[in-house]
Amino acid sequence: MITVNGLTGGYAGGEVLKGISFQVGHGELFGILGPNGSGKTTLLKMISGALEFRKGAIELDSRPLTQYSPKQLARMMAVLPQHSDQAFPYRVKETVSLGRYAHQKGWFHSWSEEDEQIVLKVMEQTGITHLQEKSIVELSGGERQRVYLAQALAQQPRILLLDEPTNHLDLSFQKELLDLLKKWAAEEELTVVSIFHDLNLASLYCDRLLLMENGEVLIVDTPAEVLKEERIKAVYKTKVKNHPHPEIARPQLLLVPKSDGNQAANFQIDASYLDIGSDRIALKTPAKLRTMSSGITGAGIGWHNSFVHRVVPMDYDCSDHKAEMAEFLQANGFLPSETVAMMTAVPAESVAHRFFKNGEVSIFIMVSAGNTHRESPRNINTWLFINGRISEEAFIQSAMTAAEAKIRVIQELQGSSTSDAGQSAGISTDSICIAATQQGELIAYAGTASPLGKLISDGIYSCTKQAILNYRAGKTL
Ligand SMILES: Nc1ncnc2c1ncn2[C@@H]1O[C@H](COP(=O)(O)OP(=O)(O)OP(=O)(O)O)[C@@H](O)[C@H]1O
Repeated sequence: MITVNGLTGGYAGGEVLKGISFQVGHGELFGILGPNGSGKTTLLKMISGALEFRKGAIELDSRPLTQYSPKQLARMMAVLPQHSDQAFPYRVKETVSLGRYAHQKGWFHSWSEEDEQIVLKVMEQTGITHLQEKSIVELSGGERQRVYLAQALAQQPRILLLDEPTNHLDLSFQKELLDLLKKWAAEEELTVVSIFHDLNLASLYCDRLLLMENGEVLIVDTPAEVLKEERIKAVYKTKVKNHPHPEIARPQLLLVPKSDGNQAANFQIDASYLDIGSDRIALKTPAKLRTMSSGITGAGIGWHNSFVHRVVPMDYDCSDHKAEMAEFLQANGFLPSETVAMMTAVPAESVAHRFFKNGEVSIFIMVSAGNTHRESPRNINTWLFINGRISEEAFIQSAMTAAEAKIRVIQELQGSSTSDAGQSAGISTDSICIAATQQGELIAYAGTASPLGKLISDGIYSCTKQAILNYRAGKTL
């Protein structure tokens, strides 16, 4: 356990740390964050005993740091500093072996089998076994970083202090190094205290984070608590957006560049953008729209500038419809990565589409209904284009509002249908795409009571009804 209490001190030029207090538990992976010059390295130097402090206390396992001899400290703690390019021209294996120094007893300690095994093991764990005979000056920055980590691990410390350990490492070694540290922390109760500049890596791997600002602790808490958009924006003076990692429950912060190259003069999506052919209906937009869809391509949340409603024969049958759709798109001049695409078996001319406007708010809707031999459609595809900047809530509310309106139509038409329309609620294979231009003032809500929601509700109702009636008319021809 590391306990830091009221730590104050710095260099001859003045105080850098001002009353820092926190604790780190056994086996914890603890991250230190903060802007350049906030005092992170100074703090790490004081914990390692390399820099004296003026006031306060540091305890390791309830014993003051100052009571440990250098050798005791070296057995307990290893440090991986921010390395400069200076390096002694030792071979890799020799450099790693230096980590065993703290465990040698007396002047004439001979190299033991245990020392050898530990050095071989840590070289393997850090992926440098194949480099062992090379001189360290011949290595790349990332390779050298791994050698120094191996040296620190060879020390078999109980506490590992790291200053930006992933500096110089490529993506896969960043992950491997942090996976390894996490494993050692969990399995061997290694306590890891590490400085990070990459907030997202810190979020992914650390149990808790300490955020520093001007030599003080701003907050010590879990990544989800520390990495709040507003806090990071205030401390780093940079706009970020918080986005949850898609696979694990950790926040990730995304930078927002001043310009993303997706600018286009204000435009309004309406029927003039539609391009209706016999085998598809397409719509291309002047800039990418933010989309939420269940299309065959472009599913989920993304940014797309092509929208394709492909008309396939009734007997269309394909074992890999995603791959086949991608081929179709490419053959027809659409980039699959930029396209939301859906499929339908109704003739292109039977889709219903219309532009709706209410004051400042406008939307364009297209609905197809069909894909079955029955009288009632079993597949309803909906495109909803919103000319405006909408919030995350409004995206979800738009989908809810659209679904409610669609069900209203289906229930209403059940009464007028001569067959078992009740079976065909048009839900299971339906697709929806909600696309917003994300231009103009923010529209926060799209529930049925909001102006946008009302427009969506009325628009989806009338287009869905029209599409189903078109479909029925086609069937009776
Ligand atoms: N050896 C030194 N002598 C005098 N002042 C120093 C020394 N090292 C650092 N400082 C000063 O102490 C302050 C904190 O520096 P420190 O290196 O701890 O910050 P940091 O948060 O690690 O920064 P970075 O993110 O840039 O690595 C800075 O203003 C720096 O100029």
